[in-house]
Amino acid sequence: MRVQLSGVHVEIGGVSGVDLDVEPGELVGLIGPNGSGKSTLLRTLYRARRPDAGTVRVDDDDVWRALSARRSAQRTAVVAQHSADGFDFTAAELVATGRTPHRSTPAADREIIARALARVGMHDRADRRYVTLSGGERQRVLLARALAQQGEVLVLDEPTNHLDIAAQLELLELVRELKITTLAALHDLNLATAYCDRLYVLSAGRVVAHGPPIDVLTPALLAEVFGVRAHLGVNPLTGRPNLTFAPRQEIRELQ
Ligand SMILES: Nc1ncnc2c1ncn2[C@@H]1O[C@H](COP(=O)(O)OP(=O)(O)OP(=O)(O)O)[C@@H](O)[C@H]1O
Repeated sequence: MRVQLSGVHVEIGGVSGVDLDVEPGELVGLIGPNGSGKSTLLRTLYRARRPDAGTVRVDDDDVWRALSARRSAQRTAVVAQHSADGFDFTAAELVATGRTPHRSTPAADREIIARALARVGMHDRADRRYVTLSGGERQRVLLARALAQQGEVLVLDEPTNHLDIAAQLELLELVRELKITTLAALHDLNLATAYCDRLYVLSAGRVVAHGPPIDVLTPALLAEVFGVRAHLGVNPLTGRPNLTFAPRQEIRELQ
């Protein structure tokens, strides 16, 4: 399914005139400083925040004008920040909430929930209370809930938060393998470069650059948007582009 945002404006959230596309099967990263509007923009796509102007389309249907909340949830699953805090569910019960938009048999649901938990390596903790899980385990359960929702569009808001480095790489590998149309807000620019097909850069609610990571994440853009000095090199382990950073006031000229 294709995602198309055009002229999206959200007053509270500061998002202004955003045009953004995600082609079917693409993994697109949304990057930008804290408070630049990433979560707000994602919320318009998973039908949690109605834009004040502009349109949000999934597979050519206007999410806010043509789809009910249920139809939208059948198409678009989300892993949002802190979205399950405060619920006293087991891991399996939480994943089961991903089945809410669907009408299937309890046996079919159980099978889908078990598969989703297995996919994220949490099948052995299905009966653990969510609140007793570590931050990384919680994040995996939230991804399992999104998988159980069986949407064709996936929205991820900082999915690697709380994950150790191995788990961060595993999660993004898994997301890539899913080949679902995905829009993900990411803070780690090297992970974004390594895993995303394309990036959109938000600054103060506006898109200031978009395209393949290597074309977008130039030292000049990083200085302008994040106020850091960046060096674009090569990861010696993978041969991929790799960014290293220094605060602007700590610049040391290398000989
Ligand atoms: N409900 C709200 N009421 C008031 N201000 C809000 C509300 N929601 C968002 N904002 C403001 O809108 C701006 C954008 O917030 P948003 O959470 O979208 O940014 P973000 O890029 O996701 O940030 P971060 O990287 O810190 O998660 C921020 O200044 C935030 O304080």
